[in-house]
Amino acid sequence: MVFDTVILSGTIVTESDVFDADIGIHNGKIVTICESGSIEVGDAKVIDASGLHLFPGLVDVHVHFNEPGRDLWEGFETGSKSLAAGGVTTFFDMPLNSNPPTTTKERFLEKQQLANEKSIIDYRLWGGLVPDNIERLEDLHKEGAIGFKAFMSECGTDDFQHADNDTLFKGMERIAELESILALHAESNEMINYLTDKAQKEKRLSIRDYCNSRPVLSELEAVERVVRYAELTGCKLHIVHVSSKRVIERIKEAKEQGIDVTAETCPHYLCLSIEEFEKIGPTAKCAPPLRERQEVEGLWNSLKKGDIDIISSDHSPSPPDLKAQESIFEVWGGIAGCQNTLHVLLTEGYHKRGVPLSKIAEVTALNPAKRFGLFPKKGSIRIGSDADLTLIQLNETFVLKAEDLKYRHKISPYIGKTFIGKTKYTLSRGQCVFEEVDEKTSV
Ligand SMILES: NC(=O)NC(NC(N)=O)C(=O)[O-]
Ligand SMILES: [Zn+2]
Ligand SMILES: [Zn+2]
Repeated sequence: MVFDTVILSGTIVTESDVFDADIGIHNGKIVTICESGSIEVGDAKVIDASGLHLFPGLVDVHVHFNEPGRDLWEGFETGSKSLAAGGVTTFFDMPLNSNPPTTTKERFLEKQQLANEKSIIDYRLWGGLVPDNIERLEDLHKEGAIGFKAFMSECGTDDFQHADNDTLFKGMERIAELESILALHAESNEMINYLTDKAQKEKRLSIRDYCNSRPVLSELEAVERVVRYAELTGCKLHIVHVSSKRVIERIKEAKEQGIDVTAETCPHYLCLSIEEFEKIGPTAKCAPPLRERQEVEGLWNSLKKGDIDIISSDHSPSPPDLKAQESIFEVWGGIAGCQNTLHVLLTEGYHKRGVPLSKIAEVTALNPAKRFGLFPKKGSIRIGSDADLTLIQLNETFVLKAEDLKYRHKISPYIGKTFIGKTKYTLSRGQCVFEEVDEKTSV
């Protein structure tokens, strides 16, 4: 067999197994997986993976790259390079924060063209569900939207309206007809608006006050409502950035009742608590907010039990000035973290809490690929799949420095954090999209 690239003597991580093997790649696909030392190298490019673990390229279903319109916040080029540096080979870009948002076919096509020109890895685009575009959903679906995204609460910009109950219900009916899926930012607008106003009027403006203004109960109430709508409409749901085990358990209950719903959480909810938020400051502001330490541990328990389907980054950066507002309530809500998803999971999950490597591959690659119809092309290391791979030195420690980040703005709550598990190479359809520069040899 002829190969373009061979990866020798690595340890392969799949959703079900960890084993040593050689891999042969041809035309961007994995064409051979065989016993280490048995592959015919021929003229192929060789990557020596001895001592390295090969994970399936991550599928990050939740990033905001903000192009067009707010490309000074991020952009497809810097965003996709950051992902490649973190082992992500496919991303789904959210319809909001780009301006205009992706709520019509024309805007979808415009964004697609930009992503095509600039992204160094594979991607798909979400369409938006907003109060005035139910008639547009079919066009977006036909153009290839991976699904639709709606906010149940205000999203922090004026150009993407949150979905009131009427929009949500009618939108879900339509999305069910299209056999697509709705991703939801599930927080109760009424609860958080009330609590936010009250805190601000009473001049309770600390980081903890901000967190208390968006309680777990507001997530629970929103999820409760929307799973009922799903029961009635038959719409498939994906609940994004769940911050608490209580919410995960409510979603699990809905699954047991036959509702087609999946739960996503993000590395920051598994790594940072309110105490860290207080130390780090506005960089760590997000919505729903970071929670108490016991909630962090609760999510790890949910993950170990198999109750969390997907881990994605919710990378939502902003320029520094929007993170430097006087009141925490005014600061941009969104964490820049997409370069470090796997690093967080390996450090906090595998090394500190004994989470199996296969579980990490499952929630970062297999499950997202399956949920959104990309499997078996994406999501797993197997013969016939795209050669989307990331090679990791599992025991190498590094401290994240601002200059390591490939984001437009070198801002992240993880700067200064010690990670165990370092990315050496990332391949997207067989092409090297990231290779670690050896600090000792570079000048
Ligand atoms: N406008 C945003 O990007 N918001 C995002 N912000 C967060 N999560 O703090 C989100 O996904 O909700
Ligand atoms: Zn959100
Ligand atoms: Zn988001």
